[in-house]
Amino acid sequence: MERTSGGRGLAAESASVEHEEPIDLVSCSRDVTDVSFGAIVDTDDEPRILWTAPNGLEIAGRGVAARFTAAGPNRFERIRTSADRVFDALEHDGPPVARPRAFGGFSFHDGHAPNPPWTGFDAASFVVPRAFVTRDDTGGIWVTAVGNGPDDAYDRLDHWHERLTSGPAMRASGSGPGVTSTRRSTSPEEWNEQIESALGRIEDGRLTKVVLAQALSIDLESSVDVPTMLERLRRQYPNCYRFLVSHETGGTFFGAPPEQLVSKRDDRVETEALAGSVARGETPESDDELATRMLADEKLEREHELVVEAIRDQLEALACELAIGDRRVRKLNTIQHLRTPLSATLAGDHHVLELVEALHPTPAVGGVPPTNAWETIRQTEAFDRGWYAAPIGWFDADGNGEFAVALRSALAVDDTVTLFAGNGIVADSDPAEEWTEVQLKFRPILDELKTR
Ligand SMILES: C=C(O[C@@H]1C=C(C(=O)O)C=C[C@H]1O)C(=O)O
Repeated sequence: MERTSGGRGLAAESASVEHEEPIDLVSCSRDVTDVSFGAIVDTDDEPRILWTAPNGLEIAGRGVAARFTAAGPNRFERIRTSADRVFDALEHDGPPVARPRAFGGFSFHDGHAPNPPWTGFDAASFVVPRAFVTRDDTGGIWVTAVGNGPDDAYDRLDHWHERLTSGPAMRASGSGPGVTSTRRSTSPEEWNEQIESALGRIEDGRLTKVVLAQALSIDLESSVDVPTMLERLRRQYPNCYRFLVSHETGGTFFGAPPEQLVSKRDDRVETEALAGSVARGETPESDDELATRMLADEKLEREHELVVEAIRDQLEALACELAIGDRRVRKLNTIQHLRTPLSATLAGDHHVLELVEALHPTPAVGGVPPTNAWETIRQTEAFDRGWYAAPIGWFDADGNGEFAVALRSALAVDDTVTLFAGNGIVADSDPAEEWTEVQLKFRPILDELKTR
């Protein structure tokens, strides 16, 4: 597998695992009828995580029972090794759905270092929260606490059970904090130059596709309440993932991505190619017309098929059976995409992080060939991708898990939120059209930041 992304060697190879002694953790769960998901993530004095998948699994947690961090190209494997040690010694008293999982993500580039604005965001970082709430796809809800030994675990469970069931349920209320000023990483003129330069590389054969992105920094009238905003995004983007990751130091990374990187349960793997975009139409007729045109567009088909082929090639190496579904249109509130589902049965025993490593970055966010695309991205973009467009999600003791691609995402630090969005560039791409599509991808979060 080719692994020579951004600035290899810039960040020292390292891995660390942190937990309070003794290492043997115990977790216990209690079912509840109603609970405030917001109450567990309503203050930022401790690390917080929030994860909602379109299939219904929803988890919000805080605190650190164990933390795994790693840097460098081998960070996927290092995280797995550190986590295995902790999970092997963990005992869970409760239903499997409420079991402890490790939540977190990876940087886009291998050479990432946690410099501002990405302070606190290592090249790979996962936490097993001290306390969390789980809602499954049938609506069952559990509170789980993780302690150092059974007494500590049950004390923590009593505390959180009491605290979470006595508060009001979270409402998707209010409006955005209001925008005072905005700054772009890339002006329209700079964007045109970047795209022309990428098209030059495509013409001379160094590249077939590259995804170039921009950042948009927004100063707010007041700080943003991210959990409440994610609750509002649930209404606007019900079929998207929603996530939040924050550390003690640094900002809060959050988003509502439409794209699954991979889900793995035992030997079953699901993923998708999501690439190729057009706007939504003003009327149902113009909307359908745009979708029909997108399905028939040869440039978009090429751009999309590169993603399908790359995913297929990576999965084939690990699977005994692979199915590629039909290409369809995926409609979101502000944009529509081409989507092809892929599923596979694994040939052997593989951890979900092996799949994440194999797939990231797909050409939906990187390019073809991967090394030249990585290099082009690093040489071209005027901002640090950090965790944007990288794997975000969870894994468990059995190596099962689910990851989204951290798109339609933003990093909140104090009263500033930086949004990220990009688009695939292939031969014949038009800089002005690409600019317009990128602006549509800022909209999910941008719309929520404005007061209405
Ligand atoms: C890069 C982004 O989106 C990706 C690129 C797409 C495209 O080039 O058409 C479409 C969906 C995503 O895979 C983004 O949202 O920032």
